[in-house]
Amino acid sequence: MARICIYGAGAIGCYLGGRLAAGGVTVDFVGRPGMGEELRRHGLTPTHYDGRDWRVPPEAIAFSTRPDAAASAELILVTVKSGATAQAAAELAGAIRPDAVVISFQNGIGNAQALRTALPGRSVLAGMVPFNVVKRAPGAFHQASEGEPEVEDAPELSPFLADFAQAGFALRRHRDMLPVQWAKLLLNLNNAVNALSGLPLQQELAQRDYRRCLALAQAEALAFLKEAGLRPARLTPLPAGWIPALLRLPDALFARFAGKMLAIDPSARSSMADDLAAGRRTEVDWINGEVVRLAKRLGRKAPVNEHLSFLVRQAESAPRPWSGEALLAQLYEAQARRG
Ligand SMILES: NC(=O)C1=CN([C@@H]2O[C@H](COP(=O)(O)OP(=O)(O)OC[C@H]3O[C@@H](n4cnc5c(N)ncnc54)[C@H](OP(=O)(O)O)[C@@H]3O)[C@@H](O)[C@H]2O)C=CC1
Ligand SMILES: CC(C)(CO)C(=O)C(=O)O
Repeated sequence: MARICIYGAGAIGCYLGGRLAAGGVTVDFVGRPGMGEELRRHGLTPTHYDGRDWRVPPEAIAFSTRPDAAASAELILVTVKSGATAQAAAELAGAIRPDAVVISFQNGIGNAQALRTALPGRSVLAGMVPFNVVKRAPGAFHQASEGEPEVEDAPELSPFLADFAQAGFALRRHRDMLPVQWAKLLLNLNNAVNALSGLPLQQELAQRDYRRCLALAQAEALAFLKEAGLRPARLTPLPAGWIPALLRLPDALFARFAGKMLAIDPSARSSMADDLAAGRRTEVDWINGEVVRLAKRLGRKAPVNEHLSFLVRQAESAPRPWSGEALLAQLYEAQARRG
């Protein structure tokens, strides 16, 4: 079994690391003092919506707040938010083995590249977590929606496949992660809408006006992806290009044809909503901001994603819930101003 380090023990890190540790892998967690205290008192209890659960008692958890705890790891899973990648990369550069393999299990497009730049000579692979993790209680991290971790395929990954398999993960491997990352980013455009709504995902997505906001953001991004020759991978039963039309359906039809999108733990919120609730800086610049940058490279503007970014940044200092109707009106206005 390999020695794996979780760099950034939060929702995703504790869930992935908890399952790997329960599967018998030696896991070193690196995170903040508060999480260290929580795991020392409560241990880790990862659970899955299909009813499976795992347990890692406090005495079996190796937790540190110091980067040098990553020094012996053969594989490092980076699970910090995008705004913390540069700092984490600088810390890892001074700590890890020259032959260590690094996987970025983060949203957005550029995190793996940022790690590669800061870790020359190291093998850095892009990863993607398609499911939502809800913290239900101290040390209790729940996989609230479906999917398995996805990762860039490379020969350096081979020594670790058995560890993931033993933990019950059916890792999905891809030669090219860019289409997967863009497809995930299209889904993550809902993070801003969800965070601004102040509602759990299930309640937000059940309302047509919020879905229309998401449809506007996705349609804008899809047009630029097409122009740039980037074809998003298919992560959902329908191709990415069909989802805006599905989102615009009236509530009853949406529930009938897209029931799967609503089949999510009633308490689950997007990771951006978690950030707003905790008063942390969000990843909006790495999600909607990525669409704005793509548009700029094409000599165009992305008013919907630009305005969503503006509203989320505003909410970072002065949170307020937006109704679907009011948010939609804002996005139409932003489009009209730029039209
Ligand atoms: N939560 C979810 O359901 C999903 C999240 N994702 C993606 O996964 C990634 C991780 O998200 P999530 O788990 O929610 O994030 P969290 O904020 O829950 O966890 C990250 C943790 O890492 C800590 N951290 C940051 N920098 C360092 C550092 N240098 N050393 C040690 N600890 C550090 C953070 O502390 P602090 O806050 O104090 O900086 C925080 O406790 C993001 O890119 C997110 O978009 C993807 C799918 C679903
Ligand atoms: C799984 C999903 C799409 C849930 O909203 C997510 O990636 C996030 O919250 O950041």
